[in-house]
Amino acid sequence: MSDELKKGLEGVLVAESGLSYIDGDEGRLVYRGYTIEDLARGASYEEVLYLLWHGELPTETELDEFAGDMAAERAVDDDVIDTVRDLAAADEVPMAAVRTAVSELSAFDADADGEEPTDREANLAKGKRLTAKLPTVIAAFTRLRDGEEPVEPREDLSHAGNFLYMLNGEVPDDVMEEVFDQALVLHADHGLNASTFSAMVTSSTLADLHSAVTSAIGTLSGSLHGGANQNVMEMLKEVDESGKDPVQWVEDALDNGDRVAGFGHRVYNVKDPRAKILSEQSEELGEAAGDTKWYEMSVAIEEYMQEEKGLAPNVDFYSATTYYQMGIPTDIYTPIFAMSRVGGWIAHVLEQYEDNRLIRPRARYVGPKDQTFTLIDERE
Ligand SMILES: CC(=O)SCCNC(=O)CCNC(=O)[C@H](O)C(C)(C)COP(=O)(O)OP(=O)(O)OC[C@H]1O[C@@H](n2cnc3c(N)ncnc32)[C@H](O)[C@@H]1OP(=O)(O)O
Ligand SMILES: O=C([O-])CC(=O)C(=O)O
Repeated sequence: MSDELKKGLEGVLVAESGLSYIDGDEGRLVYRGYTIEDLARGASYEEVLYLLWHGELPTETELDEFAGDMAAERAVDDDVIDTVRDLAAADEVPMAAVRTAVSELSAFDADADGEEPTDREANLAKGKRLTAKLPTVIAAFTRLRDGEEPVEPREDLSHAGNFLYMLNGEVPDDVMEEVFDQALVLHADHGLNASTFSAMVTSSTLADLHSAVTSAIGTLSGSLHGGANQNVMEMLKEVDESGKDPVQWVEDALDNGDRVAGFGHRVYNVKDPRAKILSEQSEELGEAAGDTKWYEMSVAIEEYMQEEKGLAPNVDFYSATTYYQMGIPTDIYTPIFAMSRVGGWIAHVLEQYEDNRLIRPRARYVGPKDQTFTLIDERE
């Protein structure tokens, strides 16, 4: 047994996975052998899900069946919508509302009571339902807390297109649908990131898929992980409102000891390849709207952070302005991350069940070992 301490499990190998490969020095990301650039350009989110869960790209017939099955599962039981309604009325934060609703979804899942939590076929069925229903929950919550009724899902739209439709009540144009679909592809998987690892730890106890996904949602919500995309946009809005030069604003924040959301990464030492693609999207959306203010502000901050701190943007930095320019409310950026990453969580849980071993590391004990116990009425 090694006594070497690896805080934050940095660099520690704990599993073998065939899902995603990351080269942090080259800025390279690959899902099952395909580069993120090729997938973002050529594959839909549904295709990427199929790839992650089944190990190979689908044929057209396989994709039609897979995407059709998922689209048929978009509706959410009225009881869950009632919960979402109550959470919206109580002004619950979106990630907490999503976590609660996803946990409740298991009560209405035909396969959730199975005796065998590791059953691959049952988990694929549950996975499709969870992935199909998550956007419905997020869109319903967003509309309800804004005083509007939920919009029923449509089966004839893509996963990305249907979400934007349920959010806005209008079928999105092709550009918006494509940009959003690409964002879903980019966020779908990323090795043993904290939320994925959380899902793996939960499933390693032979807990069920809904429990694993619920754990992962909680883990994604933090500001060091998925929560950063919302913080990026809030920071940019603050910079804008301050009237200060963005570089000066960031310099002041760093002098204050603050972290700049959207920069740094545990694995990448260079610019995240997804940030490159999203920065192009952000720029193009700005140009199309005739206002590149957000993009320019982001570039100025990126250049400063790189030069002064040697820190490059991660996936959250440019997704923020991409979503903002699509008119998506800032506080649902992290739920949208969950809506994509759920595909990766499920894929890793399937892998974990295939070759399970309970995940249970150790801590070095640094407390006392020989205390003398006294009864409560004798304690001072
Ligand atoms: C989808 C995702 O989860 S991507 C990450 C999203 N999170 C964020 O964007 C939040 C901001 N970023 C961070 O806090 C970090 O970069 C993390 C948590 C992502 C990675 O952190 P770690 O691998 O643990 O690196 P660590 O925290 O040790 O940072 C190394 C050094 O860089 C500094 N640093 C890292 N990120 C930042 C940042 N965003 N702003 C300012 N300084 C930073 C740290 O202060 C530290 O400096 P020090 O050695 O002088 O103390
Ligand atoms: O991999 C990580 O540590 C963070 C993450 O989820 C991502 O970058 O997509």
